[in-house]
Parts: sequence; C-alpha cells; structure tokens
Amino acid sequence: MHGAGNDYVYVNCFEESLPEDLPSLARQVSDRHTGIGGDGLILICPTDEADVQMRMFNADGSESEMCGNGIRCVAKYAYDHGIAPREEMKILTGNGILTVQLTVENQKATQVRVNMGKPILEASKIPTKLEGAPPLRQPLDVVGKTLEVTCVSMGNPHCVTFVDEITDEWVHGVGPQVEVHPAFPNRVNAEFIQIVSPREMIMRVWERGSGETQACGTGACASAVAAVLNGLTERTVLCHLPGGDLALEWAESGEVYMTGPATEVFSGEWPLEN
Ligand SMILES: N[C@H](CCC[C@H](N)C(=O)O)C(=O)O
Repeated sequence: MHGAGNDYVYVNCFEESLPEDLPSLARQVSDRHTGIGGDGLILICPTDEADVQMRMFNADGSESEMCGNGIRCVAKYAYDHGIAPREEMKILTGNGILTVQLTVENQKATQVRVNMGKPILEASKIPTKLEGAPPLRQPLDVVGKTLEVTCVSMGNPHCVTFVDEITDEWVHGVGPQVEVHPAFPNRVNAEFIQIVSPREMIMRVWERGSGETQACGTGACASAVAAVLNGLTERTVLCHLPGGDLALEWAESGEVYMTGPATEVFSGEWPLEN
C-alpha cells in the first residue's frame, strides 16, 4: 500500500504470525531489488485498546513511533478487509490512540482524515539538544553551512529547514547529515520546505531510516506547525510532495489534522524462510 507514494509492505497480523526479529524482516522486505520493495514494514495488529494497532519499521529496520501516510493505509486496510468496518476508527500507535475518519466510495476507503494529535514542542521531548519550545530557526552546523532549523515532534522527530528552492543538494547532500546530527539523540527526519503562499507549500524529505521518500505525513504535519510558528503560513495549508498532496490544518484546539489518499496496490506472499 502507499499514501501519496510513501509505500510500505503491510502485514495483517490478525492472520499472520511473524518471526521475532522484525527489524531484519523490515530490511529484507523493503529492499527494492532482493525483497518486495518499500520505504519500510507496517504491521496491522490486534489490540484491546483500539480497533487496531499499528507498528512501523523503516527500511533500515529501525522502529518509529508514528507514520502519517501509514496510518491512513492501516485504516483503509482495516475497513476494506472487514477488520473494523467503521468509517470512524481508533488506531493505537507509538504516539497514543489516534482517531481517523474514512471517506468511502463503492465500499472502499479512498481518502482518510487523521487527527494526528498535538505537536510536541518541548526540545527535550522531540528530542533535541537545541534550545527552545520548540527550537525555532536555531543554528545547526553541517558541512560548509549553518542551517536555521525549526524542530517539532508528531510522536517522531522532525527538523524543518525553509529554503528558497528545494534542490537535490538540500535533500541528498544536507538531509543525510541532519539525520545523524549529534543534536538529535534518536536521529531525525529532515524536511525541506519552499513556501508558495500563506496556504500552500512544497516539501521534500530525507527520512530517518529510509532516505528520500515520496511523501511523509508526520513530516508534513511537523512542517505545517513549523511554518505557522515562523509566521510563514496560515493554520490551513496544502502541502505538495513528490508523491501527491496532503491537506493540513493545525486547529485552534491544538490538534493537527491531515487528509490524504490511501491505496492498496497488490497483495502476495513472502516466504519467511527467505
Ligand atoms: N513516512 C512516515 C514517517 C516515517 C518517519 C520515520 N522515517 C521515522 O523514523 O520517524 C510518515 O508518513 O509519517
């Protein structure tokens, strides 16, 4: 499945039992040459705390607290496959229980609106060694330049840099340095944002553990919060990503809402003895 091109291999753990070593399974299935191919592995699991539980692993096998494009696909899968045939659903994540609202056409979910919860702005909870709540336009030294970054967590850590034009040099040159910068004890996702208007922005991302992806839902939410805090956009903003568009709203109530697509591409079998 994919959400705006951010593709993961999903496993229905209501029906499958998996090996202990999930990080190595994530690395194997994510390989686009020797595996199935994806930005990572997402498990759809039974839980008595919500309709389903989501666990998400990056392509390098590291587990993340939250995945915005992933939660939309988890909700779609749970609805379409009868696990939770409800248009409003609760999903347990590493960032708590989140509520999603499905748009259904011909008995299939097509669009999903997620209440992503409130952004985490305390530097120590992002976590980052930079100062601030949140760190706003803080200096971050990388090879050859000092960035001005704004850091926000949506349950997972994000480091946002506003640029005049997003280039490969930013994403593939600077992104990997930001990901592993010592200012981020748990590493970080690195977003690069070009503001188009007070209600529109363009984003590319170098993800923690996966490299550049076509979209990043939590990253888009974190970037919208950073844009509002820096006075660059209104609280409702359309985010254009290489894989598609996400509609974001940082409501006055404090919650961030994200609306976007979710697509099931194909299903198949992966021989576990691989
Ligand atoms: N693509 C995901 C984010 C994955 C973040 C992951 N790379 C991390 O380690 O936090 C999304 O749509 O939110």
